[in-house]
Order: sequence, then structure tokens, then C-alpha cells
Amino acid sequence: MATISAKSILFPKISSSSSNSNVSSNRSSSSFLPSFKPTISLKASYSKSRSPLPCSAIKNGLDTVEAKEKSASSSGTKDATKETKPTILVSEKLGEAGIKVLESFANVDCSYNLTPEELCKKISNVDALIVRSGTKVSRQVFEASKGRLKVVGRAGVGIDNVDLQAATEFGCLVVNAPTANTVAAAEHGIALLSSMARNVAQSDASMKAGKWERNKYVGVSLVGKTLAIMGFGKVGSEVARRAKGLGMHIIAHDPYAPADRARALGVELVSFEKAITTADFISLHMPLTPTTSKVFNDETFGKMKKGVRIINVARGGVIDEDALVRALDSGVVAQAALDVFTVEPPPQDSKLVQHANVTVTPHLGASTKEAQEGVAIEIAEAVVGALNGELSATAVNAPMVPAEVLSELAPYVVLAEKLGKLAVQLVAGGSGIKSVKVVYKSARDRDDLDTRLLRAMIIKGIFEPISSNFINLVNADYTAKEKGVRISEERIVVDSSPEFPVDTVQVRIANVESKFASAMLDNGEICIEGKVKGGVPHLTCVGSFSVDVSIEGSLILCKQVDQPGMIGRVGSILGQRNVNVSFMSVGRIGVRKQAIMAIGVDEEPDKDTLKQIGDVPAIEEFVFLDL
Ligand SMILES: NC(=O)C1=CN([C@@H]2O[C@H](COP(=O)(O)OP(=O)(O)OC[C@H]3O[C@@H](n4cnc5c(N)ncnc54)[C@H](O)[C@@H]3O)[C@@H](O)[C@H]2O)C=CC1
Ligand SMILES: O=C(O)C(=O)COP(=O)(O)O
Repeated sequence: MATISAKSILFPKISSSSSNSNVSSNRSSSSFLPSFKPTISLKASYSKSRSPLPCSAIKNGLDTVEAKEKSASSSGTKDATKETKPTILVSEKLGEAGIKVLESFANVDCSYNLTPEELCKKISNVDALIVRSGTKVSRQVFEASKGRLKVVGRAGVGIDNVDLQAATEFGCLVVNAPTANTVAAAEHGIALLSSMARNVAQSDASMKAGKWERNKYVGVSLVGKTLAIMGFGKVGSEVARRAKGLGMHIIAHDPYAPADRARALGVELVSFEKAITTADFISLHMPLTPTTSKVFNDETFGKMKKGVRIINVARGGVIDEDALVRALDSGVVAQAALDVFTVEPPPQDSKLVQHANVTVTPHLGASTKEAQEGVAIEIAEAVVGALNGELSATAVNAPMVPAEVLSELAPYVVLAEKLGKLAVQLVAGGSGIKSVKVVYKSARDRDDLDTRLLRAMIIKGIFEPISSNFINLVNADYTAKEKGVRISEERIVVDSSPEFPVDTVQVRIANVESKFASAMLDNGEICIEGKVKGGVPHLTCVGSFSVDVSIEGSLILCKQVDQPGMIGRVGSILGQRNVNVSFMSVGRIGVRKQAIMAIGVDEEPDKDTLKQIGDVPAIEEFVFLDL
């Protein structure tokens, strides 16, 4: 069986000889790949000597470890455990429980308040970075990591402080912790709503200044008032649930929210226009994106009911803050309660923060003990899982593939990478690949096959040997696009067993020349096909020749005229040179006609041996393929 682990779908191995790494390894083998048994133990899969992938990221990581090992051993201070674990940088305060999870797996460096320069300096020595909202994970950070950074964990929801495009380009997975602080943020929203309506903060400050101003701080009631929730996601829904308990009438605007979820909570989904023109209170709960940036501006404030009150526990950037000051000054907006700001912390002389009708908190929405412990554990487990090669359920820049799908596809993932690797070696040097077509034959319905993993692995197989980057599920499509290669897919429903997700996978490369002309179809495409047999990837077709060889070790393909003695002849050349043959298969178009002999070899034959094979008169062409 092939020795590549399905875990390399996401990342190549990270060194970790920590005995504790088995904690997460066990989790991975039961929940991530329940029925797929890698041929190497999970612990072994972290061993650098087994790394099958020549990729810059792992090289960088290992170079560092090796360099450390060398210097430590020469100075006699070698601490093997420390050196072989991955390193995780935590750049903002994270709950203790999460730190413990991380420490059981990795070397953890908690360095808070780093300047951007300090972060860039540290980043090339870490495999994962955990942040909250205060760290800007910019393109420069990914560049400075030189490929070592494999995971960014956001201990919270909003990922607007992470350059996702750059993360994807660098093949770095971004995960967040999207659920553990939902209630905290909703409770803070309700706290701001109530305290704003009753002037709690202002009257508190007034009393502390020795005053007793009962008439000045008459508030407004909430009962019977209309609250518009902008962004009816997790936090928005929880705010709605709580505000209903306060007797408010709730409407919501969210272009993507399912109507039945709103109905179930007794909330009416309305247009943006209707929400902002009819509400007495507007509470913001959408993410900061290019579409939502400054969506509350002079124009939209102008449409609101005079005396509207605004609560923002989402992101400061969804409001044009200067426009809000103008709307407060003119009385269109009676009050605002803000937990978040365009720039955090805002300048001390910020007119908005200083405004008498504004209540502010320093981004405290997620800051409860309970939420912080929750997000810390959620993100720590996601990061450890990702470093273990698991696909995270909270991946932000990679497809989430359900565990059952992954388990079923695991052997096909190995097949897909090998087919990609094989196909690219059939392309003659100098022929630029422009288009790759993948054809999946399956007995299942077209919609019942998630091919993203397989496509990513084919791309990895094709490009990794000819590029300096490592390729994974995060950056596979991006890499192909970047290299100007169009990847198309076709699914053909065939009459075979629906028990298996895929019958055969074909990789076709068009408009190139081949080193092995027999691998080409009449239409000029290089075409190879494979299937999984008994859990093992097999090559089943080269060009229009059927073969049947397991794809492992290395392969010699020879085109010859079918005649007696060929297998013995080539076998004895290899035998004389001490090259062990693991299997042979002959595919022919007819008796004594053209045939292809596929020979699996355990060692790479030297040039002389290959020349001797090529000199056999009946052999018309041959190619050596390294798998
Ligand atoms: N202040 C704090 O400490 C915290 C702030 N947050 C912020 O709260 C916001 C919401 O978080 P969650 O509810 O967990 O996220 P979510 O993803 O569950 O909900 C966001 C909702 O906004 C909707 N949306 C997207 N574009 C929209 C648009 N143009 N107009 C209206 N709705 C739109 C989405 O469809 C989604 O339903 C995020 O910005 C998050 O960063 C979350 C937790 C704590
Ligand atoms: O989860 C979010 O989106 C938040 O805004 C919480 O931010 P924090 O982790 O408290 O810096």
C-alpha cells in the first residue's frame, strides 16, 4: 500500500516526537479519518525522515529544527522533546485551558503586544499563530514566515484582521472559533442597548462627579419599540431572542439568512431600506467585508427615523464614524453605544468616543471568562488538529469536507496525487501545461461526489514536483490559476458499484508533447487512468492501452511489439543490475500487435541500465517514472 498518509491533503508532516501528540492523533484517527488506516502510525507520520513531500514549507521547518539540533548537540544542551515539537506563537491573551491544550502538543510562545516588526521577526520560527482581534496578520507576516507558518488561528469570530488572500496564496490555513463567544457578544449587545436607553454610563459618571441629575437622565423605554437586527447570524439571532424577552418588536435584515430560521424566532426578515427606515433601535451584527464597509454613512443615516439609537458590537468599519458624529450632532441619531471602532484603540481625542450621547466599551463583546475559556479551547483544538493535518470544521479559507466524505475518499486521494505526479512526468520538457481535464467515472449521481479533495491532490501531484511551493487543499486551485492552467472536471455516470465513490479517475493533459508518445490519445491528449483496488491505487490505462499495475515505487513504461520473451529480456537486464522488479503488466491492442509493458521497480535503474532496455530491438520507446 502507498506510504503517503491522507493527512498530507492539508499539510506535510510537522516534526513532533512529543508523546502527548498522540492525544490529538487519536482524535484524528477516530473523528477525521474513522475508517482510513494509514500504513504508517500517526506518530511516525510526524517523523521528518518519512516526509514524502519535497516542499519548501517543510524544508524550512525542518531546516530550523535540524539547525537547532546541530547547534544544541555541539553545545551539549540538546533537548530532543523541545526541538522536535511544532512551535505555536500566541500573540494575544488566550484562556488558560486553551494554552494547556497547546502545550500538550507544541512549544508555546506567548508574546503579547508585539510590534508588526517583532511579529515578522518571530514568524519564521513558528508553525502556527494564534491571534484575537488586535493582531494584524498582514501579507508581510506571511512573506516573513518563509513558508513555515501553516495555520493562523483566530480565537474568535471576525477574521477581518487576517489577510485571507495572502494566507491562501501561501497555503496557510486560517481557522477561527466561531461559536464560543456568540452568547457573550449578544449579552454585551443587550447590555449596551439597555444601558444606553437608560443613560447608565452617563449618569454613573455624573454621580461620581458629585452630581445628582435625575431630570437630565430620563431614558426611553424598550418595550413595544422596533429593533432592527442587521446581520441575522449567530450573534444577531441571540440578540433577537433576548430582545424579544424585553418586549421589543424585532425585524432583521440579512441577505443570506434563511427565512425559516427568522420565522422560528418570530422575526420578520426585511430589506435594508425597510430596516433602517422603520427601526427605533438598530443593532449591527454583520461581518466587516468590502460590501459592509461604511454601509452606515451620511446617506443611510439620512434615511433613518429621527431619534434612532444604534448599537454596534460587530465591527467599527461598518460605520462611517465621521458621518455618525454628524448624525449625532444633528439629532438624527439620538444615541449610539459602541464596542468596536474603525481603529482600535481609537484616538484619545476621537469626537465619537467623547460625544455626550455615545456610550463606549473597549471591544469587550467577547470578554467574559466563560467565552474566553470557550474560544481558547475551540481554537487550540482547531490549531492542533490542523497541525496534525486534519481538515478543520472551522476552516475559513479551505473547503470543509465532512469526516465521512473524507474517510471514503482517502484511498482516492492517494490515487489522485499519484496520477497527477505520473501525468506531469509524461509531458516533454518545454511543453507548457495550459489545460488539465479530470474525468471521474462513478456509479453515483453527479451531485453525490465531492471532487474538491481529489482535484486538489491532482493539482498537488502535477505542480509540486515542478514548483518550489507546497500545495494543499488551501492553495491548490489558486496555484493552478496562478500558473495559468485551466483545470476542468467531468463526471460520467457508469454502470458499476455505487458502493465506491469513484470507479476510475482519468487525468488528461491537452496541447503538450509527450516523452512517451503511446500515452497520447488520438486527439493529442496525454491520458492516464487509475482506480483503487483493494484500497491500493492502480494504473489502469496509459493512452489507449489498458494496463494494471499498482502505483508504488517507480515505474518503467515500454512500448513494444507484443512477442514472446519480452518480459524475461527486460527482467533479466534489471536483475543483472540488481534492480528489484515488484510487478509487471502488459497491455496490448491485439495479439502480436503494439503493447505497453509496465514494470514496477524498487530501485531507480542507472542510465546504463535504462539504455540497455532502450536498446532491446522490439522496444520502440520507454520512459522511467518516479512516483
Ligand atoms: N464585539 C465583539 O467582541 C464581538 C464581535 N463579533 C462580531 O459580530 C459579528 C457577527 O458575528 P456572528 O454572528 O458570530 O457571525 P455570523 O457569521 O454568524 O453572522 C453574520 C451574519 O451577517 C450576515 N451578513 C453578511 N453580509 C451582510 C450584509 N451586507 N447585510 C446584512 N447581513 C449580512 C451573514 O449572512 C450572517 O448571517 C462579526 O462581525 C463578528 O466579528 C463577534 C463576537 C464578539
Ligand atoms: O470574535 C470576534 O469577532 C471579536 O470581535 C472578539 O474579539 P477579541 O477576541 O475579544 O479581540
